[in-house]
This record gives sequence, C-alpha cells and structure tokens, in this order.
Amino acid sequence: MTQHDETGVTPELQLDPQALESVIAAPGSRFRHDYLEVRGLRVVFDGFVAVDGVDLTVTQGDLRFLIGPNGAGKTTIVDAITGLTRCTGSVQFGGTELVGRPSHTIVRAGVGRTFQTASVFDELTVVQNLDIAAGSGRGPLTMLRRRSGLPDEVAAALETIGLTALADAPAGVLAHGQKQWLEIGMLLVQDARLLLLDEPVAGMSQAEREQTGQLLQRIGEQRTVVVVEHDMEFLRSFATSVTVLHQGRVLSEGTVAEVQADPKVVEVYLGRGAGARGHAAGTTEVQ
Ligand SMILES: Nc1ncnc2c1ncn2[C@@H]1O[C@H](COP(=O)(O)OP(=O)(O)OP(=O)(O)O)[C@@H](O)[C@H]1O
Repeated sequence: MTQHDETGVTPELQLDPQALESVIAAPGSRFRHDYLEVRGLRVVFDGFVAVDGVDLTVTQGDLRFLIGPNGAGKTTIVDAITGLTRCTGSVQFGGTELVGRPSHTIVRAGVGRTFQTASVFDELTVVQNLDIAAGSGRGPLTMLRRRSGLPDEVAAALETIGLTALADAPAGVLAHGQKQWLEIGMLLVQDARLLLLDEPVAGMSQAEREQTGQLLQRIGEQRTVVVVEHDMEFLRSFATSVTVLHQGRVLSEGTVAEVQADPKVVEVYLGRGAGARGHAAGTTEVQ
C-alpha cells in the first residue's frame, strides 16, 4: 500500500532491513513473522491464466479486502494460498514457504480459511464444533462436558465470536450470521494466524454485518486477516486497505479512498472494462 504524506506526495521509503527484521522478529513483538507475502503468484487452468503474477503483502493489524469483478481471481488466490489449487510463485507466511505444500501442512503453518457457504456440523453443538476444530482428539464423553470445563482456547473463541450463551445449542439452530461466526471461531481454536475469509457477510442482515465487521477488527488486531468481499458498504466501514483485482492481476491497491479515486478502478467497475471477463457492474459498485 502506498503511504502519502499531508501533501499527497509519496515519500521515499528508507527502511533499514536489519532494523525492520529486529522489530518483526523480536520475541513477543506484535508483528513477529506473521505477515503474508505473495510474490508472482500464477494459476493456470487448462491454459487459461486465472491468476497472473499477483504480489500481495498483508501485515498483522491490517484488515485487507480483496475485491474485483466476478472472475477476477479472488477465490483462486485464496485456493492457491491454502493449497487447494496448484500454483507457481511464492507464498510465505510467518517466514514459511507454502507453495507446493499439501493443505494440511498449510493449516499447521497457521493458515485458515472459510468458504462462501459455512461448513459447520449442524447436529453438533457450538462447543462440539469448536472442540473438533481444536483437534483435541478427546473422546465422546469429554466432548459432552459442561462449559465450565472448557479449554481456555475454546472459551476464549466463544467469547470472541459472541456465542457463549449458545455454547450448548446445536449449530443447526444458529442464524446464518452466527454460523459464519462459529466458522471463524473454528479457525481461532485451530490457532490460525492468517485468516482468509471468502464473502463472510454474504446473506447477512445489516446488524449481522455490523457485528461481523467488529469481530474482524478485533481478530485483526492479533492476526492477519484477508477478506474477499463484494459488499462495498461493508468494505467502506471496515477495510483498512484494499487490493483490487482484475483479470487475474492487481489493478490497484491502497486505502478505500485511494482505490475509489483510482481511474483504473472506476473504469473496470463502471466503464468498458466491466464486461471484459465477467459482470462487474451489478455485483459490485465501487462508489
Ligand atoms: N477449477 C477451475 N477450472 C477452470 N477455470 C476455473 C476454475 N476455478 C476458477 N476458474 C476460472 O478462473 C477465473 C477466476 O475465478 P475466481 O473464482 O477466482 O474469481 P473470483 O474473483 O473469485 O469471482 P467471484 O467474485 O465470482 O467469486 C474465472 O474465470 C473462473 O471461471
């Protein structure tokens, strides 16, 4: 993301690599090694280039939104980062190279994702869903214990996602938004430090969107969060930075105000580029 001073002029970045490394790597430091660094990411499906040399850097504390017209490559990037789609280039998180690793190894490296449709076990309670995600390998009797006996990480996740009062309710009775929060909670108990969330507020009520945005802000203080989203109102309220994708490439990057003012972005959403590879107008309006 480009930083501007009060004059709007981009200052020269003069970073001392050693000083930067000492901040990033300091024990207990807020940043540790937890940042996502994607370089030259490329995904090809039967000769069709879906992702074409994407670079992306997302640090902890930055709530990054990935937007772009239908077919821009957003979900494919998330699939590539999480090992679901073959790709070339480099994806590093916490200093670990993820490209070429199987998805279970990527999960163990602290990378978690949600899908457009929540995938919780409806017949199990909220706590049982979290327990399973925590991968604790406890027996069925232990799974039935009361909340007072909850492991710290499960209790903390319940609190964070606002479902403590519904801990013993079957997940099947949860509202749509609550299921999404439960799925985010499942990533938290897995100790995902990079969360990739695919359209987390799709189908949510206005109140649920607001609560989800606040939840992501809380999570984003401690973890690296990337949100794929079409909802521009949600983006304007909660994004700290935005990457705009178009035809598999990064079209623009910056704050919400910066990308909204970028003529390339306006052109893609409202102009001739809108129909080039999908239907930008109608699904997402940038202004
Ligand atoms: N498995 C696949 N095989 C072939 N083509 C694919 C495959 N997955 C995605 N594509 C194509 O790659 C391009 C990018 O798709 P992708 O789903 O990443 O876009 P997106 O930006 O997430 O779109 P949307 O906003 O509609 O979800 C599209 O043209 C899509 O048709």
